[in-house]
Amino acid sequence: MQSLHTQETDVFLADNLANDLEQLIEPFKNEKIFVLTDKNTHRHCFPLISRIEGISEERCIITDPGDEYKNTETLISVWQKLVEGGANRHALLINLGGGMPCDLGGFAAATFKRGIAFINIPTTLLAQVDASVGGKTGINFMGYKNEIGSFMQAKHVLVDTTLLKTLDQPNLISGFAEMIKHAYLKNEPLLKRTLNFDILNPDMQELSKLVAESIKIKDEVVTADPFEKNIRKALNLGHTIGHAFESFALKNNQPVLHGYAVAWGMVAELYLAHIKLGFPLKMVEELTAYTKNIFGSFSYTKADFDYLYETMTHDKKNQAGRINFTLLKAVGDIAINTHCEVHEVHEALSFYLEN
Ligand SMILES: NC(=O)c1ccc[n+]([C@@H]2O[C@H](COP(=O)([O-])OP(=O)(O)OC[C@H]3O[C@@H](n4cnc5c(N)ncnc54)[C@H](O)[C@@H]3O)[C@@H](O)[C@H]2O)c1
Ligand SMILES: O=C(O)C(=O)C[C@@H](O)[C@H](O)[C@H](O)COP(=O)(O)O
Ligand SMILES: [Zn+2]
Repeated sequence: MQSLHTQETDVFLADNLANDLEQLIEPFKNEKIFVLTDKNTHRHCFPLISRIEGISEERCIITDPGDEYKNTETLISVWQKLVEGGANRHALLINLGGGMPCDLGGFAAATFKRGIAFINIPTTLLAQVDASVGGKTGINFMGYKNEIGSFMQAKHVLVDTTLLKTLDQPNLISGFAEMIKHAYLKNEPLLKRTLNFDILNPDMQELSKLVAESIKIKDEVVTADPFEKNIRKALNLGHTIGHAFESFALKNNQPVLHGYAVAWGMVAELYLAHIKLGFPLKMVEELTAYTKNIFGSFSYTKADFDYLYETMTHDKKNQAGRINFTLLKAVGDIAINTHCEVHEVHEALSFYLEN
């Protein structure tokens, strides 16, 4: 397996998932090992690791799939299974799934007996390039995204892009949104390559290369600022408005995939970047057309602006009663902590609606 190891994260690209995992769990051979999956990843992915010594069906913790279940009830059920299974402080939790099991399992591990080790094996594109890396763990609460959580680094992250074979197209596209976000943070050549990549008919070899580059971008930022005091806020591009869209959709019992919300949020936020910082309008229009084509459109009306804005007042980047955005002056030229007034946010929401 190839290591992308840096100071903060310990990410490996798998050559052979079962063999590589066997090596990584060697130090836990005398401890109890639990595997957290959702129902889909239990069916599609667990069989690939089920025969490894120390891993057993009886120590599987299986949740319902989807972000609606990244909540307190599911979290309690994970803690319960750990207690019932006799987990002690030296137990290991393997999160085998997308961002939902990685976030939830990471938080369960961070809090169980004040912290047990966990390994992430991300099974969605989104989790491979983003959610499994960097130590943000948590759950949604009272309608707000990741309202409860902690920073706790996985012991290791083991990425195997062959796991994506069973992933459906909407979830593949969803993960691609975070790769587009990373490309906007990096530079124009990568952005061009990413937007030109045919995610609807993906060449998996080429995608694997882009995945490795995308992980490195996230890893560099996290290593520079693991606790999001500063530059890590860059990784939140598209999320202030994107999370508000996600919460709004969840409230209306019509949940949307996280990456879709981020893509729509990036359109509105890059428009904000245009009016605040002179980000080129032509590039905002390009992303608008691209997003409409790949992700479709998010629907709301002017009557929803107050709800959306109120949700943004819960964003974790806010300080001193001000909503702070991560915006761009140009591709790769990042402006964190950019305060925007309510009328500017409304203008961005209107731009999205009208385009
Ligand atoms: N911690 C972070 O840094 C971070 C970063 C980005 C996103 N997130 C969070 O991640 C979550 C979204 O993650 P996600 O998009 O991976 O969602 P997810 O984990 O809900 O997975 C999406 C769907 O794909 C299914 N699935 C997963 N792997 C599969 C496979 N290999 N084959 C077939 N089906 C499979 C799942 O069962 C689920 O139905 C959100 O909660 C978001 O807030 C966290
Ligand atoms: O790792 C980070 O930092 C990110 O912001 C990555 C985001 O893609 C991710 O959605 C994260 O969960 C958002 O966190 P939050 O702090 O805005 O809830
Ligand atoms: Zn995200």
